[in-house]
Amino acid sequence: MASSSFAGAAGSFVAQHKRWFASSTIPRSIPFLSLDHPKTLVSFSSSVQVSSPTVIIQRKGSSFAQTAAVRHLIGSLTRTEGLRFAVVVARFNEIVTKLLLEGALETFKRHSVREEDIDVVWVPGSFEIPVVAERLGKSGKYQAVLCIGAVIRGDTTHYDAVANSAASGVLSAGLNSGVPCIFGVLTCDDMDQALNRAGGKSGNKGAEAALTAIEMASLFEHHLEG
Ligand SMILES: Nc1c(NC[C@H](O)[C@H](O)[C@H](O)CO)[nH]c(=O)[nH]c1=O
Ligand SMILES: CC(=O)[C@@H](O)COP(=O)(O)O
Repeated sequence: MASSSFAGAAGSFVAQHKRWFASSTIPRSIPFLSLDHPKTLVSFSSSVQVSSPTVIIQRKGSSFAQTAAVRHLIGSLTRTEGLRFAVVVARFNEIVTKLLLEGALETFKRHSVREEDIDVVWVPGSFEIPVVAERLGKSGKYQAVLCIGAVIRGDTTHYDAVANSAASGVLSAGLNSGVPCIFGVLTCDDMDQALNRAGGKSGNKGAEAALTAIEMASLFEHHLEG
């Protein structure tokens, strides 16, 4: 049968490369695919020593083991020592933005970010956030820049100009400075929507954005060399 002869072939392949299949033992059977018979899913009948999840692949009568040694880089929410943050906050709709800021600062505190490692910069409106965010990013003093604002639709199309400019501007600030600039700017149709997202029934988007800032700061600081 395909599985026994193939398993024998794969077993001898693994035996020839024993030092490569070093440490752990995979389950007694691993699925692998005979590429010559795509509908044939064969199973390896004996356990082998492999260093990570492995797929045995057969093609044109030969067989080889493909080891999937995947590395996952993930920013930490607990390794915050020494990470410095700038927060750019718009004064426009301050009834909302101050709540977003409070949520962000509380989140930083709960994740052991020291107060002396946080600088808060106030700007008139969300349209002014990007230029300041880019300047702070390029200063080299911060591992992430958190941008907080509340753009609330009025009677004209001005909302679209401000909201779109803030979003594309914060994106550009991050790309141009090489420092994560986090978009914590609400874009809402009315004040109720905004307040619901500043500590109301929809949570606090400032707090959520602070978590993103911490993870991205850690990812860049601990895993992505400049
Ligand atoms: N309407 C909102 C504004 N408008 C002000 C602009 O952000 C900007 O300050 C002005 O156009 C001068 O450049 N800003 C907000 O943050 N939210 C709004 O709802
Ligand atoms: C987002 C805005 O700029 C908006 O609040 C301004 O209101 P309006 O469109 O009524 O002038």
